[in-house]
Amino acid sequence: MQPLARNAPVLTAGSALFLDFDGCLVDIAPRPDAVVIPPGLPGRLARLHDRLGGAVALISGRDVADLRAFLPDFPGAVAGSHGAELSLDSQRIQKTHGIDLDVAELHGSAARAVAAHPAILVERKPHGVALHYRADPSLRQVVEDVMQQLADTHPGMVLQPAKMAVELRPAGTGKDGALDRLMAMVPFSGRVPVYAGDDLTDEAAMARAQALGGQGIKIGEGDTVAQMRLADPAALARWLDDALERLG
Ligand SMILES: O=P(O)(O)OC[C@H]1O[C@H](O[C@H]2O[C@H](CO)[C@@H](O)[C@H](O)[C@H]2O)[C@H](O)[C@@H](O)[C@@H]1O
Repeated sequence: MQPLARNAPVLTAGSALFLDFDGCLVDIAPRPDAVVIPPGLPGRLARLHDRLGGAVALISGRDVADLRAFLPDFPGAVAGSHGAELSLDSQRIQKTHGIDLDVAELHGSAARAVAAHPAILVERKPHGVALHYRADPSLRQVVEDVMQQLADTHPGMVLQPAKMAVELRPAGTGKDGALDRLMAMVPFSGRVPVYAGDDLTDEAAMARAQALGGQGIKIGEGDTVAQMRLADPAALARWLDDALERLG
């Protein structure tokens, strides 16, 4: 594919749009269950889905069920758990990796390892686990040490740093892989990918979108490979609304 012409609109009727969730569509909150869905978000996503022929997907570190619970009317595809699961509609969730994981054992081990630190939040995911230290940032080292031990004792699982959290996800998964998987499918294939995200976990997917002739959009501060930056989720919402006006 050809690279974008200078100053060409980034989002066109031929785009495929990939959106991260936390820190991108919603502001970061003290706890994962405390995020607030902006009132205009469900309608904005529905209009984008309509104007882009269905080529709008969420790609998140959260698990699919969690995302679909926050956005029950979202009509598009959802890649969750850092690409370890994929849901093309609200009925089914596919596993995309071959790691043999006893997830209940992993959750139990993680919870026991941090039981002495109630400020650490254990997020149980169907394909991994996250330990959050946002409630007490001084516990970062404890979380990093515990997660390293869990990575060492759970073959096939790899560390995934996140904002005030450390996660374990199946090796070989990732948001770039989720983007590739979706770009190979109708209605995404043949379109130009645009990926917006805020975190380190999004960088590989932004790089992939750009390598395919599309665009990465970094939300917020920090080093990035993205060729475009927007300040925060509110700025992304305005940018998407402007794009919708142009798309008609
Ligand atoms: O890929 P994303 O959609 O950006 O998800 C990344 C992780 O987001 C969540 O944790 C982060 O957001 C929380 C709510 O704002 C915040 O409290 C936490 O400190 C952040 O790390 C989510 O809980 C994780 O499962 C996602 O992987």
